[in-house]
Amino acid sequence: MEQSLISALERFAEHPRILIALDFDGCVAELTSVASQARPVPENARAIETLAALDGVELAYVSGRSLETLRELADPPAGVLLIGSHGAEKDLGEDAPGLQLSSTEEIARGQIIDTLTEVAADAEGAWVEHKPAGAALHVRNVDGEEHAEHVLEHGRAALALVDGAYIKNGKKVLESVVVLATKGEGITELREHTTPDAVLFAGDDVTDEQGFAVLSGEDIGLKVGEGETAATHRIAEPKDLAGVLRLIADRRADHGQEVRPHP
Ligand SMILES: O=P(O)(O)OC[C@H]1O[C@H](O[C@H]2O[C@H](CO)[C@@H](O)[C@H](O)[C@H]2O)[C@H](O)[C@@H](O)[C@@H]1O
Repeated sequence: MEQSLISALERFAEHPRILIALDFDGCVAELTSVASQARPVPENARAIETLAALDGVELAYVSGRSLETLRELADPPAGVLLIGSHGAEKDLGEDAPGLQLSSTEEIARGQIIDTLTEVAADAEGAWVEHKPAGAALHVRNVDGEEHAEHVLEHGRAALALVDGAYIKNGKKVLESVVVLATKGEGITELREHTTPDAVLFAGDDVTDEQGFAVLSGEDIGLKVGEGETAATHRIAEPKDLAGVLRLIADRRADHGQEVRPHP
């Protein structure tokens, strides 16, 4: 780990109240060709369990996954806050209505699913994930980079004809949603809800950049992997996240932060 990251984490860990917000795919979990098989890297899961039991630490997942899928795949410890569907769904531990689409949005969602399903039918290996606010066209299993990119282009062109369909680009995926929300809005809401002294957000993908964009001051943005980023720091791959999380936990233990029992 780079010294500049170690120093930033040491300062971060000393704040009385911190919020650690984590993207799921490509950050806590390795990317896989079968999306339903993604699971936290075991060392990450253990570090998350440890942090979730510490006083003054709020943990959150901020993911493009639906809340339902996120709960199933990430299996977060009790008390971890959840932002799903890139900010359109939330579970902040309070009774709140789930995502409600208007009838116009329901119609647009149906059109998105039909449109992307037609595109996928023409491309071997492509498949469509149905999501609460839209759908995602996956091309990770399409042979050839160029062919996969062509399928995504086809999807973008077809979606241009659907009223109320917003586009989000990701890794080997094209998502279309009827509710325009961002991870930045999700992190801002988490910040208002938990009132931390500083926030760490880690993520690997294009949509995570909107999360990095709302960080400032003592916050830490942590990009996982390669690519342009507005994040202040970087680690190479998901398994490196465990070291980051453990460093924060160890540092807080050194400073005598109390550990509270699991609820
Ligand atoms: O915000 P995230 O938690 O990173 O979720 C983003 C999307 O992740 C999933 O797709 C990505 O991961 C899959 C499993 O590793 C991979 O097969 C796919 O190519 C990636 O794009 C998920 O399926 C999407 O719904 C999420 O929006």
